[in-house]
Amino acid sequence: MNVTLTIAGSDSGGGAGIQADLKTFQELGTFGTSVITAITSQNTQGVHAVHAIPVQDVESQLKAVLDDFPIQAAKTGMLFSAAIITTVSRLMKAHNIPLVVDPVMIAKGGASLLQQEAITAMKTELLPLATVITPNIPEAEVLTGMTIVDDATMIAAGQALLTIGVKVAIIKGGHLAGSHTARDIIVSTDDIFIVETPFITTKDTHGTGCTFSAALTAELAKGTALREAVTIAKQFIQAAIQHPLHLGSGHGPTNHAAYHNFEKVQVTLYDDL
Ligand SMILES: Nc1ncnc2c1ncn2[C@@H]1O[C@H](COP(=O)(O)OP(=O)(O)O)[C@@H](O)[C@H]1O
Ligand SMILES: Cc1ncc(COP(=O)(O)OP(=O)(O)O)c(N)n1
Repeated sequence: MNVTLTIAGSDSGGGAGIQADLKTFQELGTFGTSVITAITSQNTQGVHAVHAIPVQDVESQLKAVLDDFPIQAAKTGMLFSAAIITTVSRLMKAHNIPLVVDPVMIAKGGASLLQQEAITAMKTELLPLATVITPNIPEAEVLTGMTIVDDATMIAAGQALLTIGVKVAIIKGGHLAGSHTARDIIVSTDDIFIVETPFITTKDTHGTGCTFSAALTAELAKGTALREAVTIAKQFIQAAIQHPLHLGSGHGPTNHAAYHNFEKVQVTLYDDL
């Protein structure tokens, strides 16, 4: 059994955060472990409260898991503060575990999930340890200081992230205005490629970023090569959005069981760039 780890916040609504990650890890056949960084009181209508876990408790959870489990890949989600980022970075640095960083900053409803002063710690301490980073466009703009409007600027932002020490940058195009496709660009030192699916018009997209990065982490834990891992993660999230559960009155969760319960989704890959 391949073991995965998520270091993230709890979403009481179950669509994002730790809950989305563990469901995705399980669906993709890995054993999920977790370190909780914050508790959010959250439902499909938004984030009602955030309680950061004291940094010593984040540290003891992470030590407990790292000391006992053969973790094949880990991901980070909501890290909330500079102190939590510093602690997580210090402990992960001592282990050679493939790390997917989903640089969660703001929830769809607008609530802040990362303090402004934590961005420097993310860039200088955590990103140099990242095997893969998965920012959406607003997150990539904050991390690079660039304005992203098209493929060329998505690639330029990905390359800027490589200079910080990230090995692979996946710039997710789900937020690109006016787009009819959900087009994500993958940039590494020796490869650039695009994965694309039809953009689905729906309000049930709560936790898409968490679910996509967790699926990628599960595949990396199983030893799947990067292109195949990204393609499976894209199929997983597309199926989860395409077959909604219609829960709650706001932005509903995606369907984490859809990848296995419905026909495989077609992902278009472009690599002639
Ligand atoms: N409405 C949508 N239809 C299809 N794919 C989407 C949609 N929204 C997001 N995606 C895809 O879901 C994944 C997560 O992206 P995104 O929503 O940008 O993350 P985040 O939750 O971090 O903002 C990406 O592969 C993105 O292209
Ligand atoms: C606890 C927690 N972590 C992360 C998020 C953000 O999730 P994301 O996948 O970016 O989806 P949206 O919140 O933007 O729908 C969260 N909301 N809560």
